[in-house]
Amino acid sequence: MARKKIIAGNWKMNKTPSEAVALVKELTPLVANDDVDVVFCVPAIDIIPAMEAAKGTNIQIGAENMYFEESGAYTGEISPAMLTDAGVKYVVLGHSERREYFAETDETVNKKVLKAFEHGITPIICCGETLTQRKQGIYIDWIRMQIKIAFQNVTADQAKTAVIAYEPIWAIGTGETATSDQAEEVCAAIRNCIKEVYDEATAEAIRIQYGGSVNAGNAAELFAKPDIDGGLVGGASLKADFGKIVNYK
Ligand SMILES: O=C(CO)COP(=O)(O)O
Repeated sequence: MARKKIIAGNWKMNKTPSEAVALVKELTPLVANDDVDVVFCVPAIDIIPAMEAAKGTNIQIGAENMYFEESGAYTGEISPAMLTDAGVKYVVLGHSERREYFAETDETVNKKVLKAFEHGITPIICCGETLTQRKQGIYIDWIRMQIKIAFQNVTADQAKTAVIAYEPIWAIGTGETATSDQAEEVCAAIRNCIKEVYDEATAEAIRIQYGGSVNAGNAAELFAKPDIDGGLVGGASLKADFGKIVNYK
């Protein structure tokens, strides 16, 4: 079964609301490609203006994070209903920067994943190892653990619609990309883990992205791999290069 590629930008903490509108407008003609799902995951305050600017285009606007409670005394957090009311369909969960700087754990990621599904939002679930873990040869075990915890109590039907982003921490923002073989090895292992937890049909349906210094020069080789269904792109999603990544063929 052919899986539709999903290429998402993760803007991180970049672009004010007015800059976000300008960037969406600049990139709109460049990212036109109906063969690929194109998602811009933007800072919370940019979601509504970016959504407005993306109206009538193939660009979908996603969020970079979400809290796992419905509402209440959680100062500074964004609820799932706030996202759905704004029209958001995708949310990045468990990015390594959130794990490192904002104390997210596999358990809180799992709570967020369950909550996103409850609200009909597709989670883009991030996993990935440090350079030390890679050198120790435990990276596959580590990622299998991250995946197994993130998917606790997620049904097979839900899992089929999920997106997983494999982002080796040593390749994020460093300009050092995993080779396409390194990326494929882990993406295939993730698919295998999903097969063990669920079944073959779920493993075949789920989409797995690679992220970590994806650019216009390496996208085609990465996305040609059988288990890599697109990318989660940081730095290069903020410039015209993103158009070349989306139109990698
Ligand atoms: O963290 C990333 C996407 O979520 C990757 O960032 P870079 O593409 O800037 O390495």
